[in-house]
Amino acid sequence: MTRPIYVALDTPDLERAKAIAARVKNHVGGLKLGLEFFCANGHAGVREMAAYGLPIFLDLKLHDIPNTVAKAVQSLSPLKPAILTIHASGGRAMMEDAKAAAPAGTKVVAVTVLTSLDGTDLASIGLADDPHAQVVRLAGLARDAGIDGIVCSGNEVAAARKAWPGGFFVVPGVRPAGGDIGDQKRVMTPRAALDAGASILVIGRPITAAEDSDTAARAIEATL
Ligand SMILES: O=C(O)c1cc(=O)[nH]c(=O)n1[C@@H]1O[C@H](COP(=O)(O)O)[C@@H](O)[C@H]1O
Repeated sequence: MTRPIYVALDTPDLERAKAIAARVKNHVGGLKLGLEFFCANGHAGVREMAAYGLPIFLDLKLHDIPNTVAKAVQSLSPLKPAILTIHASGGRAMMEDAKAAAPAGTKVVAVTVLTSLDGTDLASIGLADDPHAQVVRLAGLARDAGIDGIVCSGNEVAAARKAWPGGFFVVPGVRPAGGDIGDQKRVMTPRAALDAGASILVIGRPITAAEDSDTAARAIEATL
């Protein structure tokens, strides 16, 4: 079976990212490289991580006018990431143009409501809907834009999948039972998130901040 865990290698330190990848590579389905890694290591760093032979999830959460996002996606195309993130709140035209610019084989997925936000945070930026309603709204927009899927928390994935049965659903904000939630606000256990309909799980600190990342990844895998 395809392993559902993508480990988030959130570090600017290429050697540290490589060390963790080497430890966990037999227990994860892919490597997620985000802004922290990419700003420090760029294309060359991504190529080094691709050498582990696992799919690369390039999580740059692009969010700008359609032309700028499409050109940025073109600039990333030589890396042929398996998955690339944009922000759904950039709007339908931005999502359409990002997909059109992406290489064949790259899944373009849109972040809906960050898992670090709750209803109070949405109200503070002028969004009256709660996270659940906002995720379902943006899932419909992403589906209509013709991209591949969305990023949402485990709390919304069942409703989003109902609205978009063929979508690809990325779920971060994943914590083993009793795990430290840190800056996340909408969290779920790995097992519950898969049961709710997640296609893949993004897990960072529960693995990367553990004393032994290999043991932590195995323990999480055993719950699935
Ligand atoms: O797009 C993402 O991956 C993402 C979206 C979101 O809403 N929340 C979220 O936490 N993420 C990413 O998922 C990872 C979560 O890391 P941990 O909280 O350490 O498990 C980080 O790399 C975040 O950038």
